[in-house]
Amino acid sequence: MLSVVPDPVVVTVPAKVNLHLAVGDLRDDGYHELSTVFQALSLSDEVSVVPADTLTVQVQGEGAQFVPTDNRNLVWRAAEAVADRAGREPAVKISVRKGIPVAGGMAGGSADAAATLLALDHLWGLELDRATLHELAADLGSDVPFALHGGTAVGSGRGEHLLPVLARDTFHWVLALAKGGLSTPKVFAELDRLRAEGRPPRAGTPDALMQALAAGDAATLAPLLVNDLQPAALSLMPELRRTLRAGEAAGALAGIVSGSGPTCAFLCADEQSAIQVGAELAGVGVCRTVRVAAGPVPGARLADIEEGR
Ligand SMILES: C[C@](O)(CO)[C@H](O)COP(=O)(O)OP(=O)(O)OC[C@H]1O[C@@H](n2ccc(N)nc2=O)[C@H](O)[C@@H]1O
Ligand SMILES: Nc1ncnc2c1ncn2[C@@H]1O[C@H](COP(=O)(O)OP(=O)(O)OP(=O)(O)O)[C@@H](O)[C@H]1O
Repeated sequence: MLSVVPDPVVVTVPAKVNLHLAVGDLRDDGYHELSTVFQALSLSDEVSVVPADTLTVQVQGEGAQFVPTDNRNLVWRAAEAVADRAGREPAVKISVRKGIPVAGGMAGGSADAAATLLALDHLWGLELDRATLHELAADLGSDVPFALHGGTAVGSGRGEHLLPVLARDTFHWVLALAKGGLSTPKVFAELDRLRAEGRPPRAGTPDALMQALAAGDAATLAPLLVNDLQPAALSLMPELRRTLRAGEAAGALAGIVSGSGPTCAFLCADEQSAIQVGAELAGVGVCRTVRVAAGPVPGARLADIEEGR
């Protein structure tokens, strides 16, 4: 008898950068109140799911050796959450191809969790509505709802309440990937420590930044990029100061630590400039590797298998 191997469901999902990240005080639940503007970038992971006897996870690509393949992986927890909602066993093999740097402040694990929600919804024909997917996403992590959403959005609460933002045209970025990673909770804790000493300033409101986004004006946007976590990331990884200086010296309009870091994101005037800045930055040895990316791009979406492979 012929056994038919089903086609995998494949979802691609973008990385994010926080254009504005204002961190409020520590809440009783251990999270900080945030006011942030996310943008999804053209650096992506791919998650494939296929029916199997039991739940397994495999990871390949950029930094795969640092990613757990058991229930510490967010995709494992995402699969359990969808299966639980559907009243079935999470009997699937999940394959993750990483393009987003691991522990890089670009929400790679969150992206994979969002992709898994969408892939299993499709594989199992659940047709969960957006609100249900969003609720499952928020339970998995603060950045997971945005990975589903994509584009450019304002996030509040611990980052999970989203409102879309109008962004005209495409912005061009260079990403400097660092040699190591930074743990998100450690960076938040370092900010609390620095604040207890009374040092770092706090970001204001993102009103002017949203106007620059709506106008599609990179030169106006550049000086408005702000990240309250940057002093904490720099305190834990002082060498990032050199990376930031090198990107600006190479011709970027502005550089910022992405989220909890250590990836540094440089906004450039146009695509040509991004390619030049990327090439120059790669040559000066201040980071592990360099990527050129554009944003905004859509959130997690089913790959077009006919055309894509
Ligand atoms: C830094 C950002 O990437 C900015 O978008 C996010 O705030 C981090 O989101 P994430 O990685 O999805 O974080 P979660 O998995 O929800 O939380 C991990 C840990 O980060 C800290 N955390 C996270 C989000 C938040 N608003 N306040 C926090 O203090 C907490 O210690 C929490 O236990
Ligand atoms: N699917 C996954 N991909 C990457 N890391 C994962 C995944 N699942 C769990 N992890 C663990 O989570 C840690 C943080 O990884 P991740 O790449 O999500 O960091 P990040 O991009 O800094 O996150 P964020 O920007 O959301 O704070 C890793 O060190 C890894 O051990």
